[in-house]
Amino acid sequence: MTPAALALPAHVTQHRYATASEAASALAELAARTLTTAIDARGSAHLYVSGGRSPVPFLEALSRQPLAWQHVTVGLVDERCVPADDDASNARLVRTHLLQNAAHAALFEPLYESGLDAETAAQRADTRLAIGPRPDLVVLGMGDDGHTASLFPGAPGTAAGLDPRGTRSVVATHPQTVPHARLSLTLPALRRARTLALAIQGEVKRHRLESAVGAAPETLPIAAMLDADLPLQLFFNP
Ligand SMILES: O=C(O)[C@H](O)[C@@H](O)[C@H](O)[C@H](O)COP(=O)(O)O
Repeated sequence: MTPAALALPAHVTQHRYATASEAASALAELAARTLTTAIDARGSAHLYVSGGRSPVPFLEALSRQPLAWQHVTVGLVDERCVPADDDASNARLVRTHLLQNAAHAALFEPLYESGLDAETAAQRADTRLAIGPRPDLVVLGMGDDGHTASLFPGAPGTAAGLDPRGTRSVVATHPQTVPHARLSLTLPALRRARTLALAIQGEVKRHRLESAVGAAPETLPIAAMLDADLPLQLFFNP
C-alpha cells in the first residue's frame, strides 16, 4: 500500500512506495532519465550520490540502467576521511555497488585523498569542485538527526557548510556522533544541482523531515534543502 503523503511544502514532489526495492528502482529510473537528458543536451552528465547504508539498493539498480555511462562522471556529496578500502569509505561503497554492470564505464571522482588531514583534503576537493560543472543530479540521504551529506547539527564545520553566501564547495566537518572526520559538499554546492533528490525510509525519518519544515538549518541541516526556490524530488518508503 502506498504510504500517506508527508506534510511537506508543495514544491517537494513526493514519490512514495510500499517497499525499499520499489523506491530504489523508481529513483534509479529518474536518475537514468536525468543523466540521459544531460548527455543529450551537453554531451556529459555529472551525478553526485550519498553514502550510508540505505543507498545500496538504489546504487545497484542504477548500475543496471542502460545509458551512455562513458559520458557520466560520478562524485560524492560527502565522504568519511578514511582510506579508500576502508569499510566506512563512501568511495568503496560506490565502487562496489554502482561502478559495476552497465555503469562500470562511468568515471568516478573520489572526494577524499587518503592520508590527508580533513582540512587539507577539503581544500583540495574544494579547488577541484569550484571549477567543475553544475551537478545534473544530486541524490541526498538524511540521518535520523536531520543531517544531510555530512552537515551534522552543531558539528564543527557545519555552520560554514550551511552558509548560503559561503564561497566554499567543500568543507571538513567533525561530528561527535560518528567515528570519522568528514568532507561535505556545502549548501551552495548542493543547491547548484539541476535536479535534487532526497531518499529517506521509515517513520523516524518521515517525522524528522516533516519537523524540518520552517526549522533552523543549524538545528536540522535538512531544513536548508526544503527552501521554496529549490525543487526537490522526495523518494520515501516505510
Ligand atoms: O556518508 C554518509 O553517511 C551519508 O552521506 C549520510 O549523509 C547519509 O545519507 C545519512 O547518514 C543517512 O544514512 P543511511 O541512509 O544509512 O540511513
